[in-house]
Amino acid sequence: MRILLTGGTGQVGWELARTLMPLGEVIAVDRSQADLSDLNTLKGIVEQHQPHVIVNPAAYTAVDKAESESELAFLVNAEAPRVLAEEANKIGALLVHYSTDYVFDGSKNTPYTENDATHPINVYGQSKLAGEQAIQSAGGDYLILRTSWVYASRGSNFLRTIMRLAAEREELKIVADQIGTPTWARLIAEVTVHVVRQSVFEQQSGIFNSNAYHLTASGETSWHGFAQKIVDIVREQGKAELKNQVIHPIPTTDYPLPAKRPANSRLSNERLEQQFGLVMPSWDNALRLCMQELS
Ligand SMILES: NC(=O)C1=CN([C@@H]2O[C@H](COP(=O)(O)OP(=O)(O)OC[C@H]3O[C@@H](n4cnc5c(N)ncnc54)[C@H](OP(=O)(O)O)[C@@H]3O)[C@@H](O)[C@H]2O)C=CC1
Ligand SMILES: Cc1cn([C@H]2C[C@H](O)[C@@H](COP(=O)(O)OP(=O)(O)O[C@H]3O[C@@H](C)C(=O)[C@@H](O)[C@H]3O)O2)c(=O)[nH]c1=O
Ligand SMILES: [Mg+2]
Repeated sequence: MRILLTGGTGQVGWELARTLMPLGEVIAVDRSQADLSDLNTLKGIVEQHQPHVIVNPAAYTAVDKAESESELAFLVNAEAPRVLAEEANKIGALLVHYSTDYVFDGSKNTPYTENDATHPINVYGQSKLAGEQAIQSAGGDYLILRTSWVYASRGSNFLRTIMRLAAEREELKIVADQIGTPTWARLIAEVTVHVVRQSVFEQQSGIFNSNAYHLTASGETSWHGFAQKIVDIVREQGKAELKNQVIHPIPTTDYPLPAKRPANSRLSNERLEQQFGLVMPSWDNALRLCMQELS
């Protein structure tokens, strides 16, 4: 099996480049070979490699910057996935694509299911939703995996931001009225291997159904709870000189940013767990394992 992988320098892509290896030949293309905003080159890459599976974790993920760069955000998050889906359809390849909790407005009081109505409240979320819709319209086989609050021991993410800020300051102020589930990039990559393996088998058996799935760790917290847990684990691991940091809970209104964020980002994993026979681990157990590999 030949697997074309985009975005291998990103959090999820970096993990995928490793976890996908036992499934077959992984052809990882980075920005220098396949700039997602260059749609013709992207098309040519798929034609050249004729993959059986395309895995696309590359995305425009700068949530605040997207508010002023909406054209580029839509090009990378919606037009590039459209091209990948059209090319996948032509050659019968399976497209695995990632999306986000930010396709929802956060007004629901319980975790979102895949059947809930979308209503993004920022440009990034709008561009990711447009990407989902383009893939669904292309007519080929796809899996859309919506995840949330992704972190890893490398890359740019909330875990590393908090580690840095906590080392610099005695007090941090973190929003406590946005809830969701932090999800380790490695968990996303490991789950992807299971779903690709089963889906390719189903494709070959003629019983595959394209679908969207929510894929996060289990449990929930706020950004404040996430930050507090990071500092607690650092202390537990006795690694740094983090002793007296105070993490203050604040309302979103006290932390103004260009892009709005949903108040409720929780996603139900039930469909994923049922379809693929998986059980998602709790977010804090995964966080503890990830933090063991931070130097
Ligand atoms: N991060 C998060 O909190 C969440 C992410 N997601 C989704 O999960 C997926 C993976 O996200 P994550 O791994 O965190 O993303 P990262 O921001 O860590 O990585 C993004 C990747 O996309 C690549 N990329 C961006 N623009 C282009 C471009 N124009 N051409 C080629 N490559 C490009 C980057 O390349 P380069 O290194 O060259 O910049 C990088 O490899 C995405 O679909 C994202 O929308 C969903 C929910 C939460
Ligand atoms: C650094 C910092 C952030 N915050 C708040 C701002 C924001 O509401 C929240 C998280 O900040 P971030 O900028 O990391 O969040 P953000 O970039 O919005 O994270 C999102 O990224 C995209 C790609 C997704 O798909 C989402 O699932 C989600 O992970 O924490 C504070 O309150 N205090 C602070 O000191
Ligand atoms: Mg961010």
